[in-house]
Amino acid sequence: MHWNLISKEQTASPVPLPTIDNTEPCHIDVLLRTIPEKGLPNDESTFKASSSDNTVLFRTSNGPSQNTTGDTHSTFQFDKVFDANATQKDVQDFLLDPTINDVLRGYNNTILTYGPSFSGKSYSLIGSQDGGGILPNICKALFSTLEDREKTKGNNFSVCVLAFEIYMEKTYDLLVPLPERKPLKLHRSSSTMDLEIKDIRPAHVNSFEDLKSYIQSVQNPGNRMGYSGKAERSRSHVVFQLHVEQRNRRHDILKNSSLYLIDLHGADKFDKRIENTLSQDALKKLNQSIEALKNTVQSLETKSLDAVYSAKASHSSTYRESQLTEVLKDSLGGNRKTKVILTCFLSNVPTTLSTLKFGDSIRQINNRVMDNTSGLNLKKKMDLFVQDMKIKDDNYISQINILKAEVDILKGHNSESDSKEDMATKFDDSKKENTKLKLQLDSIAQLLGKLTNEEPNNNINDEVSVILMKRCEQIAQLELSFDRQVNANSKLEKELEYKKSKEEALESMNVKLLEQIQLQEREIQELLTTNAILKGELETHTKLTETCNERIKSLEGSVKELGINKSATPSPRKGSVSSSSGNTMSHIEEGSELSNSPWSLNAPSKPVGWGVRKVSSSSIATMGSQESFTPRPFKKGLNLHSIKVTPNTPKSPDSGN
Ligand SMILES: Nc1ncnc2c1ncn2[C@@H]1O[C@H](COP(=O)(O)OP(=O)(O)OP(=O)(O)O)[C@@H](O)[C@H]1O
Repeated sequence: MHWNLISKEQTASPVPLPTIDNTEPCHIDVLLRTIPEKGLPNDESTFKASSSDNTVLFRTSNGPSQNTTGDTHSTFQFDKVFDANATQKDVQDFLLDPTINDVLRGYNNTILTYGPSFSGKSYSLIGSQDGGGILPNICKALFSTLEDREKTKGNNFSVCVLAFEIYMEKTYDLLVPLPERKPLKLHRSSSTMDLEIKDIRPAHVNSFEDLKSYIQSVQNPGNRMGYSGKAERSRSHVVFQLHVEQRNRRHDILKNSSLYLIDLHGADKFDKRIENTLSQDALKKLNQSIEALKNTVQSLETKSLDAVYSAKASHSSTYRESQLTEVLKDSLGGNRKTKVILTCFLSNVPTTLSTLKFGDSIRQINNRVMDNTSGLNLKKKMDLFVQDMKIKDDNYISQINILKAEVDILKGHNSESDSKEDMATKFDDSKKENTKLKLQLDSIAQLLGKLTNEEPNNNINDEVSVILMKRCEQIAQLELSFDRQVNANSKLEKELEYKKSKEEALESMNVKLLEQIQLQEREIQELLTTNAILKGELETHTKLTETCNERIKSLEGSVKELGINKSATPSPRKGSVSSSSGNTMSHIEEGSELSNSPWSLNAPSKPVGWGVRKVSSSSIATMGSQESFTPRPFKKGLNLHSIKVTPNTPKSPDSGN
């Protein structure tokens, strides 16, 4: 049996609707939870976690940036930071409600833990059989809300659970008893790209009580492959999935969403010194999944989102490195709202730093999410489609308005660039002044030369040198301002060129957007026309059905009437009534072939006329006996005129009146 991890729409539509991209970007939320460390004072010398501004300050002598004291530091920003004093309740208060609301609105959600071994991943997510982690509490709250909505909003729901673990690059069904567990095959459907796990056994649950035993089988570490003892680190990744389907008949709405809770094993490497019972090959396989996860996150962080999430093309080799990354594909860059809980003990600098860096990278990834809502029937589907198109249209229009405003601003800038001409005139003026001054300087120099030749030590010489000095200063200043103006001019020219190219790009984008809008408007128009045609056809069919029903009723009435008349008739004379039939109704039913009548719901295209309905001669004889029992000429077929007409007897369509 195959199980699709992403639930699909159940009702197939005969008319395929055009596809539109309804996805919206949504970044991965990262939460940090530090573990309380017994006996270790939190001196905050290396890491300082602040739950007020959700940051972790990292101080070291080899850090990437330096402050004035020579100390180096860097800051990691997360969506939420819980310090070591935070309780399970604090973490769950933050996570549970938004996640449940998202699931109920039709969004797929994932909660994932990441951190070194023994840092509290399972404690936070799965909890233990004695106390609650996120898993049991979120399931409980989800069921209570679903039951509440069933009562208040009439939402029918069905929930399905499956749980599996990934151990040494193999996937095992956690809901199958340990001795019977066999590796399962993962593959992606070639058409939808949904992940499928061959032979996994999902279980349908109606209440939280039903779910409890499955939760316990996940919470029990002894129920896992590679479990080596209570004090040992986990060796497998656990994936717990709830698939929720909600149907609202009142509004003809179907919502399919899922919640994945994924508890990874430690992010630190398994090595021979500690895991001395395992072979090198086994250690390699154990380490493969976390390595692959780190690589995937790194490559997704650097790639642009659109390149990553483009339908089939998105199934890049990045995800194929390990079974874990295959399973996480939709949670990293796909249609899931993902929250990552980082856990670490701040006293261990290398593991904490690597965890923080992982958190920083994964936080850069943008998923593309959509609410998985569809209509229960074609009309509702079309309505939802038109609604979506309208929203998209509005978005395009506001985008166009923004672009238009930007173009106007740029145009304003262009008119400002008129000052460029002013600058050019100024530039020419200063050039002219410059030449004038140069001429003056030359004449002064000539005069000075003359004077020097005539009277070398004359006082005039000093005065002239002063004037000359002043002129020189003026020239230098002018040259300086000239250079400045030239620079400013070239800057302005470059700016103008850049703005012009931007304007052109904006204009072409504008044209494209307008084309898209026109196309969508045409599509909406076509859909509305189809809708109207369908409605018209539906009405015609409804009228036809009503007419048929009326005809059938009246026929039944007349048939009954005939029956009553027959029973009221004195016992027929021997020989005049067929001994084989004796029942008028059965003759008419046999002969008249109501199912082929023009009023039948399954009426053939060529209606059968009244005159061709067959009835046995014996029944006619019976009818005759109800009247005056005057012998009538035998006619082949049922002559309803020969039947005593009662108010309920239908009139033949070709009888005219
Ligand atoms: N915040 C906490 N408060 C109290 N105890 C904690 C906390 N976090 C973890 N622990 C305890 O620390 C121990 C290790 O926690 P846990 O098993 O959850 O670690 P883990 O990260 O899941 O380890 P592994 O990688 O091996 O699966 C457990 O005994 C758990 O009860």
